[in-house]
Amino acid sequence: MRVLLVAATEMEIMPLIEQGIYQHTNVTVIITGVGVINTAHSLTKAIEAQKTDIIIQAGIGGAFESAGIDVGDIAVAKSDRYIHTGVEHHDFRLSSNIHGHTPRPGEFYNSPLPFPHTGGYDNSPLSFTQHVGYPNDPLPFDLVKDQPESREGLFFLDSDLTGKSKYIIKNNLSKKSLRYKIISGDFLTVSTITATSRTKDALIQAFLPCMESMEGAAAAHVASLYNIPFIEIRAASNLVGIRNKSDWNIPLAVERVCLALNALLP
Ligand SMILES: O=C(O)c1cccc(C(=O)CC[C@H]2O[C@@H](n3cnc4c(=O)[nH]cnc43)[C@H](O)[C@@H]2O)c1
Repeated sequence: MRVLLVAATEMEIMPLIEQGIYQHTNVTVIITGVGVINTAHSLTKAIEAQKTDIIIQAGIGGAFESAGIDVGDIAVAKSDRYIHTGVEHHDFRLSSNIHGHTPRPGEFYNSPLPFPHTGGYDNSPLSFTQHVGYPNDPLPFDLVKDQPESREGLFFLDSDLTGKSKYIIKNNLSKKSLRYKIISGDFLTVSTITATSRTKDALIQAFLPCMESMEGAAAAHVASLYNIPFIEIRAASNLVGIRNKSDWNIPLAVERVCLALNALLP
């Protein structure tokens, strides 16, 4: 079986590189660079150049604490999604408490203005709702033919593969005395790293995610276009939210994701 192992940076799989992963005959390693375009470009080139039976994307990511995971924990993706795909809602709407509008998940409500609103709708003292963009309405066309979920930038990963991968990693790592958690869940792909509580909360409300990265949905998208089985595994280097670098632990996340890969690779 020919495995394409994909990581955004060498740093993220350095322990495997030092072990000689590049010499492994069944595994081709691609370092794509950070972000969706770099990932799509490198992955497409590699798939066009050689027979690929399975793609494994691995790396570090930001964990959503609300999913019950912490720095150093491992997550296997059930799905990955470009958060910005779709059709935007109107910027401002009248708030529900006045007009009975039921908020959609992800709609963000500003506090009422501290003064009566005059002009505009009906001259009453109003508060406004502001939508921060999640979730959008679906696009009116598929990004991947016959995959209606791709209209929302969403890619489902093979549940059998995800389940088996989690099981193998968990079994293998149980032999080591590590304090860590492994879960499977829904991943998000961003181009702007989330760095405020407001955006984090809106993402949680809209998508109930467990992990955020800058590449996952792009790899899932390309794998889906080529109909190649795809697994995504990340270990958390940080919690999503206010960016405090002293709380990050990239070395721990790299060590953990490489332990997971060692368990999985043939
Ligand atoms: O700010 C720095 O100095 C710095 C140093 C090393 C790495 C970074 C990153 O931001 C890593 C981006 C890289 O890792 C993934 N990643 C990790 N955490 C997150 C996150 O909270 N949100 C999105 N992506 C994250 C991502 O896939 C990139 O490949 C910064």
